[in-house]
Amino acid sequence: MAAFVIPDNTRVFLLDIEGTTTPITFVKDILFPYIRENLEEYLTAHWEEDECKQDVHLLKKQAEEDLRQNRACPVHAVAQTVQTDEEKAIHEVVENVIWQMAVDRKSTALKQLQGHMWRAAYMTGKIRGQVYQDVIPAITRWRRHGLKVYIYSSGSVEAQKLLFGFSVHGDLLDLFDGHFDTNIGAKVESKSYENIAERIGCHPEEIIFLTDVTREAKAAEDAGLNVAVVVRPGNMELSEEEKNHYRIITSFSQLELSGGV
Ligand SMILES: CSCCC(=O)C(=O)COP(=O)(O)O
Ligand SMILES: [Mg+2]
Repeated sequence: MAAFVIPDNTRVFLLDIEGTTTPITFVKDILFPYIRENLEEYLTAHWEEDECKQDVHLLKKQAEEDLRQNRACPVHAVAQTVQTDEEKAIHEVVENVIWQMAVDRKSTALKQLQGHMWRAAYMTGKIRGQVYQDVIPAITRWRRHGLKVYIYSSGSVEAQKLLFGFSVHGDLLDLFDGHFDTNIGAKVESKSYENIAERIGCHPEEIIFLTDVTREAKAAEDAGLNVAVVVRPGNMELSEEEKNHYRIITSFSQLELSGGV
């Protein structure tokens, strides 16, 4: 495995989750099916609670935006929730969420609801977060050398903290200096990475971003970050052009700090 020496001026690692720290199969085969299987029951049980009301409100706002943008989806359904009886309203939210998940939307509204739903599953031990075996030793080494480590995922900050806080390796939250989600901006937009650099208090070129998605890598690169694209089993195939353009790693252990560390 070829080593890649990260630039000398690097102060921060910014890490994607799905396909980077964590197998895509964990998200697709465990986390997402949990939502589909428990959605109606969850909404019925929590419908009158403030947190659930806020989640539904956010979904409704997203649906209205989708309508304005002419995105094909059952959005009119959520927009009617206030006037309809509870059962119908719940059914409409279910339809909207299932549609968003079918097209793998990364909307903040969807991700917020998912994070709230996973809470019980993690806390009861029904689900435990999966992390590739090379991740913990690498982050431990980086931190020992004074580098900061942040997460940037489309999953809500709450969902991120559940995944790492209730992982198969125990509570890993101490590995991270902070978390970002789509509240800072979409991962495919450059501005989001500028916002993150500003929030952390460093220059974009002092950050190295690790992700499996080349659209995210491009957005980060356009903002001035250094990037490495992570290839893991089951990740999307890269084109020859992408393979030539990006630094590719298959394990965090390939990332060396300058001075051969
Ligand atoms: C961390 S929550 C579960 C993953 C998820 O919902 C998601 O959308 C992952 O996106 P990522 O940006 O980490 O690829
Ligand atoms: Mg990813």
